[in-house]
Amino acid sequence: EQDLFEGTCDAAVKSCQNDPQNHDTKFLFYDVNPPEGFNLRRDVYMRFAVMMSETHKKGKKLDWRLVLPPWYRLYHWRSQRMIGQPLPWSTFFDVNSLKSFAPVVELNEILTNETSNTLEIDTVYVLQNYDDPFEGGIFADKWQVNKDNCRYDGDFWGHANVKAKEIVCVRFQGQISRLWELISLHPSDKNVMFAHGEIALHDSYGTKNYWDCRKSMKFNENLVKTAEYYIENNLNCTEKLCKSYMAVHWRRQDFTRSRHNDVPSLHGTIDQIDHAVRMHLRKIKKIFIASDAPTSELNLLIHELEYLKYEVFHFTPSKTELELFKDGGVAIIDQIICSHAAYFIGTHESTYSFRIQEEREILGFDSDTTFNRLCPDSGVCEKPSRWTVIH
Ligand SMILES: C[C@@H]1O[C@H](OP(=O)(O)OP(=O)(O)OC[C@H]2O[C@@H](n3cnc4c(=O)[nH]c(N)nc43)[C@H](O)[C@@H]2O)[C@@H](O)[C@H](O)[C@@H]1O
Repeated sequence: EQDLFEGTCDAAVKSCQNDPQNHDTKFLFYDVNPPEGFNLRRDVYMRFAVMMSETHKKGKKLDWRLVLPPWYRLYHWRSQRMIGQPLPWSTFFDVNSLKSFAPVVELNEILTNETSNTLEIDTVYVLQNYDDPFEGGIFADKWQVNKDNCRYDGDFWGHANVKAKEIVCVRFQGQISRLWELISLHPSDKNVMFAHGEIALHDSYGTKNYWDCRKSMKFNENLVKTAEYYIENNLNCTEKLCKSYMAVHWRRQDFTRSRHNDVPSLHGTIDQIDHAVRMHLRKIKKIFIASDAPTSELNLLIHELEYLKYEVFHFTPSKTELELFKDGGVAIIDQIICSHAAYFIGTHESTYSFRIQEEREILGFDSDTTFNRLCPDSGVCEKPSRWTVIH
């Protein structure tokens, strides 16, 4: 395998060859709180990838590789949640592009190298929140081993042949690079894992390195091609920045139940889409809707918008496309289509919308066309925070 890390490693250091078979190589695994969705998991990946890249850049810990945790039975993947197999990252991302930023490997790259096909993790650190994050009125970075009721609540990403030798629970609060302190508790460990990786915070949120990492998260080529084909043939655009359509991410399902104060009703949504077109996009008639709404609710929205003389588009995969791309890939195709639209309106505090906003920043759209949200019918509505790209 090509060593994409040549530039940051001392060539004399043998373990820098990014070779999973090298016996000096150590592996860092992680897992995320089981109910969390795909797009929060992407953010957790970035925390670990930035941590790895920054230590590599400093010429430290060159023998460590970050193992990409397979995607398995995500809560929101309705069509194959129960029957799903663990999926490698290459299903959704361009893994070579990820490797150009940080020393990552797929789990199956390691498993195929194990003769017994069983993998033993030396220590699984189960991260836990502190009961009171603001003890004494301040939020301080800290950690502490916790021996009470310690257990791992995950399933090793659906891989029955992965086992743990030791489980250690740790109350943890603060920046992710402090996980190296935990790793140094057992210096001879070769395979170390962090469960509940989402508890550790970004080292450098919003910095250039953060954005370099974000840019390296290119999607699988087939997903990109499918989205581009759809845009060209349905939305009449072959450019990077399309002028022909507006896109809306209409997050429903659990959001209409648990966040009903932040999201609009069906009629509130229609009014806001119509208002946005009248205000900003007078010549536009095409509207693309990305949504997790049940078909009946989505059809009502489409019907009502068509009544207002809009041409409404929604990506519906064929049976073959769904089998090939899975729910996760279809959701990415929707995101790509939203990323290229002349104007985007997202759903408040949905990480799915956040990832579209980042993509649009990377593509170079004017931020005014990106940081817009659907407001609740009450009209009480702050504009989304602007996380603008740093090149
Ligand atoms: C309240 C929280 O919300 C968080 O969701 P939120 O940030 O929107 O975003 P995600 O973490 O990605 O989870 C939502 C999932 O629902 C599907 N989904 C949502 N919108 C669309 C869409 O427009 N098109 C398609 N095809 N699929 C969509 C998709 O599988 C996506 O990963 C959850 O991660 C947490 O578990 C929790 O439920």
